Amino acid sequence: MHAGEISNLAQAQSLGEFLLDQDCLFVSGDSCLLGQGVKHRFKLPIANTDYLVSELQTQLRNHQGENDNTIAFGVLPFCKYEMAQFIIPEQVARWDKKVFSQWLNTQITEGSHTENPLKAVNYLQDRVHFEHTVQQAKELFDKALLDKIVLSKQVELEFEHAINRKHVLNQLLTQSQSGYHFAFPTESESVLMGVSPELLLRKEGETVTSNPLAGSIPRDPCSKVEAQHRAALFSSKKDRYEHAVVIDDMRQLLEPVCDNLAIPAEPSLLHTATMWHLSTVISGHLKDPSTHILALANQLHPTPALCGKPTKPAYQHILDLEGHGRDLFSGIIGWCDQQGNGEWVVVIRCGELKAHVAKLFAGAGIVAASDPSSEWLETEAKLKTMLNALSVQQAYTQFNK
Ligand SMILES: C=C(O[C@H]1C=CC=C(C(=O)O)[C@@H]1O)C(=O)O
Repeated sequence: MHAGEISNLAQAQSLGEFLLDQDCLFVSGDSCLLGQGVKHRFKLPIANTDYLVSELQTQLRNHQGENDNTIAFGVLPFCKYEMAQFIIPEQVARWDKKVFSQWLNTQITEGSHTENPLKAVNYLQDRVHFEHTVQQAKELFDKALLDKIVLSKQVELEFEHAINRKHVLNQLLTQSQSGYHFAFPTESESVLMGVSPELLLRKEGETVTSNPLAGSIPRDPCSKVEAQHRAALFSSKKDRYEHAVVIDDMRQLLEPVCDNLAIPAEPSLLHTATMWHLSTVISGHLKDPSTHILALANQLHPTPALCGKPTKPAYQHILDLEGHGRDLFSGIIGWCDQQGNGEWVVVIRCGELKAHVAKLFAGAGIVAASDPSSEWLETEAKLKTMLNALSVQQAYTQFNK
């Protein structure tokens, strides 16, 4: 399926450098898919899934390489009326993740990541705004108009000097051992970069796998407190409900297209470098193995882990309450090949990095039992993935004092 397997540094070094303004990266488990160079960049509407899939297939056919190993990397926005961005790279290879990290490391020259002070922090939705929207959402639950809604904030960090984006990616790979790291050069000359913990869908031949997360608590450096956090999350009725809403929605969509859909009766716990989540691994055998991954992923997206339940009214209330478009944040990012296989994760724990500005995103699932202040703190904890990678966690806290 892929042009090559890069398993040692000598092989890697013959491939030049990782160029963030044109290369695409998607990491999964111990390996990563790296697309180098842009053979073709295009956009597609996502409102009609059949159209999306058939146009994507046409583009892949039209830009096919020598083998049948052509793949497209892409990112679908949160909003169904906006356009997805795709890149078919000049060259694609599957890399050993460790080798990729070593290769990236060799490209970060000593002294190139000296201090880069934070000049300004600008909230698109500040604490007062966010907590007020949670309160407003609670009134919608009271009127039985919604079961769940995901409310988010965006924050822009302005830096004194240009951000060393390669260094930030390197930090993400070092600081977060698990999760799906990604980097995608957007059409607006920014790089969308992060490490998502949440697999929306993987398709390998006849098998599909998903790992929805919902229900969260921050990690703690003290092992005693950490154990209390885990136990509290696992037994929290509020978080269990938040999680169940997502699982029910996914079951409804996947059951008709799968034989033997396996969904554990209760969630397990999954951790990232900064958070604990309730997690459920779902797997199924496709009734029609030729089903394209995006035919399913675009129907699942946005799940109630990013939007709410029922989906349409939740979506409408998000637009009204947040007051800013999410663009690519809380969309989905991944890749697919000509056979319709691929892997797509949700666009969270990430940032859009421009020369001097990093725009970050964090959201939280809100249900009737939510407390506005705790939900705000949850979004602050979720920002840490990127704040740590940008080395500004402390400076950011100072700004908020
Ligand atoms: C919206 C985010 O997280 C989602 C994914 C996992 C857990 C979530 C939660 O517990 O609220 C959110 O649904 C985010 O990280 O910005």
